[in-house]
Amino acid sequence: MMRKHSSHIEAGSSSCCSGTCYCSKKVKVTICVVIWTVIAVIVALILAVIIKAATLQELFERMELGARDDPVFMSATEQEILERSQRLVDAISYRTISFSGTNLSLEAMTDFGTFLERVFPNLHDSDFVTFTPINTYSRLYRIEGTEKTLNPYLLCAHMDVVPEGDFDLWTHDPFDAGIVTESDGQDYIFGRGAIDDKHAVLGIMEALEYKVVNKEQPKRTFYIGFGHDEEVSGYLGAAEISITLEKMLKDNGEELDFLLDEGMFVVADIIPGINVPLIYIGVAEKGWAVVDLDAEGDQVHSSTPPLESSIGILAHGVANMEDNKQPSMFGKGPEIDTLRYAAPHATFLLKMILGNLWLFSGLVSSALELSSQTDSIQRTTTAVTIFNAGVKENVVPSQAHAVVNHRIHPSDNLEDVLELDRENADRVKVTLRDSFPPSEVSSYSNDVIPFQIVVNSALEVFPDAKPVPGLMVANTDTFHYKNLTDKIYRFTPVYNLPEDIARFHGIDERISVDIYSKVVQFYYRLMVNADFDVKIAPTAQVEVKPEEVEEFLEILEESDYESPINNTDSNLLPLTKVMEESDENSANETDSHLMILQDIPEEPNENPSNETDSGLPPSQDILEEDFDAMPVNETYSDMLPLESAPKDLDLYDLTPEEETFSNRTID
Ligand SMILES: CCCCCCCC/C=C\CCCCCCCC(=O)N[C@@H](CCCCN)C(=O)O
Repeated sequence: MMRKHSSHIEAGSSSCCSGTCYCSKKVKVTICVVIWTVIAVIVALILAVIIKAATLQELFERMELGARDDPVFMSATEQEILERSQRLVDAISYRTISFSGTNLSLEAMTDFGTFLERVFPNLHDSDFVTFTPINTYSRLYRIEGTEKTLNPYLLCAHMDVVPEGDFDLWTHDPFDAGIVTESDGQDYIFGRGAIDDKHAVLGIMEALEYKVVNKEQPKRTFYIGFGHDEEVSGYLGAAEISITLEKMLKDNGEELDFLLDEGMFVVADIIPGINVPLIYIGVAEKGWAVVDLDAEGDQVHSSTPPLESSIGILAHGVANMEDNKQPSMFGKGPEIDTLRYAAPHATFLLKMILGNLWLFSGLVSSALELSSQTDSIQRTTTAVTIFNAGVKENVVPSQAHAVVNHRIHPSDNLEDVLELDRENADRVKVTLRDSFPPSEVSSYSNDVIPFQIVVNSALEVFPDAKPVPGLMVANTDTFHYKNLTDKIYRFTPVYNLPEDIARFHGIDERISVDIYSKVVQFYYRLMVNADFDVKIAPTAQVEVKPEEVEEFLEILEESDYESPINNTDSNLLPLTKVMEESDENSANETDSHLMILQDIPEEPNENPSNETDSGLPPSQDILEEDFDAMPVNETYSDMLPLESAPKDLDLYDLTPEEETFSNRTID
């Protein structure tokens, strides 16, 4: 009876209860309503998905940082491009290999330093460039800007390289290949370090040398840090540079605005359906863990092998680790924005998927898993890098040892990673040897000027590519600089297809002459774009003559005011420092103004200054805006930041003399 009844319902429901049916009218209506509701929901979903895909907006909005449509580049005749390429070839010939933390190629590193000084003589001789050797081999440069109120930034790269690996697999000598024309007709600079990371070292030096030769002293002070042991964690290089730099910044009353290091790159054809190259900026970096795996068994004659040898136990554990990967964190880190930023440039089908991640995130996560490269952005990775056991072919060894290297996703944590390791390798001793956590995510919203500076510079050399923020899946020296700024970006404009990514630490590392030329221009444009600053409304600034500065300083000295120069918490350029510098510069004064603080509104109407990353709109916008809306503690402004000035300087509680002084308008 039941079977008969249900078959009638099925028959009826196929035409929505039309025709003969044993169920009551009420049931029929209910079934109809349910079916039509389901259909309506599905149609609405499909429509929503299509509409979302059709109306996807670019998430990156480019801010004008000056001559956007007509950027001025370094001159680059064929001869100049060739000479620059040849200098990179020469740089690669120095075997500055880091084998381990205790086995660095220090003699080669010394020679490499001498080489840099020889081929870039002007910058090393410049009045506005100061070079400080760090721990003998690493290098820190300070490039003095003409304007003191802009906070400096740091460009990083590293001079060491990993060993070439299997020499015989290289098509050309990894340290002596020169420029090679490949079958695609392009000229390539071959060798270890070509994209990791001597292209960046040389690119930065070329751009700076050019600026020095052409007397283009930057407005904004910046630093350059070249580490000599990045490939083995940077504890002798970047860590020491960071300590010295922190002191220099403090002595100069500066705060580091942002830093740019090696990292991600321009990548094409990595996601089927996205047919534009992506300028992939690393806004966060994975953590790192090294885990020792040890298995034990009986040491016996190989003619009577044990049921399970130490090698077998370890092999099972390792195989389990590879089979049961660490879980996907898709949607919990910057990878989601990589895809959201890329989505408007996808085919329509992919737009429907990427534009509706609320519905398709499981599908996307599974698709990312299909390639180890894309998979690396969504989970903690597990790489078995060392496996050792046995000494003789007829002795079953008692010990087997392996090493696993994890790169930890920002939303994962070490305890969970190790717990899964122990589950996977349950009969193996799992010991954590070394680790550091994932980085914070640096801000990349459209109003963050440092992010705009990096992206604009990249767009100027790769105008057809589209910027996306994302996760740096490997590690850099930036770990050592994390206390100096929260705006850390990891990128060099090397153009990579998926097959090229394997050249990092792999075989046949190379960079084309054409792309290397773009690398050089990128750093040059970055130095120009970083000089972008917001001009403040003329009514907000008053010039002060040196003698009046003296007078003001005397008044301050007589009062119980304490200099903020030694106040490490203040991100102000100390007022006294500005004054001293103004004094020094007054002879050839062009732009140096002192600001009278009470001319700046005490209570701005809308003060976005609590958002630490809020950047100012471009200068022309500021000039047009009601000045009341100016943020007060904005470091891009020419004005003296006010963040703690009223509190520290008591300027809102002036003595009569101070009042007289500060009310004067001096022309
Ligand atoms: C949707 C876009 C997906 C993009 C996927 C990109 C996959 C990228 C794959 C490889 C990236 C190679 C990055 C090369 C970085 C070179 C720096 C480096 O090797 N650093 C060392 C530092 C070692 C420090 C030890 N603590 C490293 O990470 O091993």
